[in-house]
Amino acid sequence: MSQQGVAPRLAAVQLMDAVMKDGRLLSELTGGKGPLARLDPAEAARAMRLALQTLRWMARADRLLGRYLRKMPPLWVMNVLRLAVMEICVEGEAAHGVVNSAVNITRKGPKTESFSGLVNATLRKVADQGPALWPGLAAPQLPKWLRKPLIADYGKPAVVAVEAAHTAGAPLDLTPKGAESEALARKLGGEVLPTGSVRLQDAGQVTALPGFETGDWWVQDAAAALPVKLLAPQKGEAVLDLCAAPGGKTMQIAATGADVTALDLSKARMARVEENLKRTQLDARLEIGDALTWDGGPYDAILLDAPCTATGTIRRHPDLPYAKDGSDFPQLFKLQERMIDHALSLLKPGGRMVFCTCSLLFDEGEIQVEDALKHHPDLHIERPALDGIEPDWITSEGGLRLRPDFWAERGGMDGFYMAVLRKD
Ligand SMILES: C[S@@+](CC[C@H](N)C(=O)[O-])C[C@H]1O[C@@H](n2cnc3c(N)ncnc32)[C@H](O)[C@@H]1O
Repeated sequence: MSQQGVAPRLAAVQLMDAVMKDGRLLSELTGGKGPLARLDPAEAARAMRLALQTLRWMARADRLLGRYLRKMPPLWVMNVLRLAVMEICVEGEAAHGVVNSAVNITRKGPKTESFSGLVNATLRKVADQGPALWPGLAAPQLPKWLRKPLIADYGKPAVVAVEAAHTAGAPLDLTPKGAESEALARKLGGEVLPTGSVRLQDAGQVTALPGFETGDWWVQDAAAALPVKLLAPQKGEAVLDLCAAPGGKTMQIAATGADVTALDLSKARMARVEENLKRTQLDARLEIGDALTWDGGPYDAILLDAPCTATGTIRRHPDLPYAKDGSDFPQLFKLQERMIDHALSLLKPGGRMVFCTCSLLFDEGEIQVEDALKHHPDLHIERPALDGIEPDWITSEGGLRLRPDFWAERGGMDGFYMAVLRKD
């Protein structure tokens, strides 16, 4: 086995270790001194892809390994085995190279050299029996701490469908700067979705796609493109985009000709909004500040894309259920409630606000909006009316609930909740 094959696999195991041991998200481990730092760009991309795929299939890999392991080895060894199972059973890699590489990486782990015999013996069994057993093993499931509240919200069959969507991964969705979805789809060999986003199934490197440099489009999941469509900003209106970074929705608002103020707490993330606006040649007033104390306005329309658990994005970020344990979620729910209350005070009478989160939890969607309606008698909800949405995506209180298993045959969508709130 050449060192070339080992380096990305070693980095993939290091990435998984950082997620599971240190609670780091893969998105935080892409540059600087992380496991990818010493790899060339192609190797780094391979390491990240291997880590993502292994995390997607981890629950099923553990089922298979459970047949051969009498007790759980250290995390490093377990991650070496999981990666090898994924490569053999999902990607159909030749077992010989995978097993040699796994033994090699076991020797490089923290005090795990003595496990190299176990890894070798286990993976020989996986190579012999794994591919035949694999399809019959139980499907990957979310960890219990997240599965339980989701089952309470949606019921078990829906959660099983969501889990299947998580394993399938996600295609690439683009939002065109103008209204030219059809032309963009033709140019890039994509499909126009019913809600107007352009979907590419095998996109390759995003920055190499035609129109990236010239800012003709930006990457934005089909579900994430809907809150601004619901807000429907008009040319010249004063619009506040609270929690704006990295700016996908700011660009959508700016493209309508509205007078946008984009606010975010994070200076570093705001730099990305600035870059994005520059690339797409769009304008917005950028403010670094706290959505809880901002006192500008009043505004005709406000978008509140609140910080949330991001549990709607697990098909793109399968590390999330393993990096988190839900203990910090209640404080996010509280923050969202306070943000809604403050944002409403910045709205003109008759103005509208779209509240949205990329979360699957009712606590960050339906329940927040029901509570806001209770606490603010001068507020009412407007039922969403948008091209391409299905009637049963509309919830009883009048919001829009999107799930990763919707449009499954087209490649799904991120989980999202959004609602239009109008001040009387
Ligand atoms: C869901 S993301 C926003 C995504 C963005 N709207 C987009 O479409 O690209 C949430 C954002 O909230 C910001 N944030 C968190 N707490 C905040 C606060 N107290 N005030 C303003 N922004 C905050 C985070 O920095 C993060 O960029």
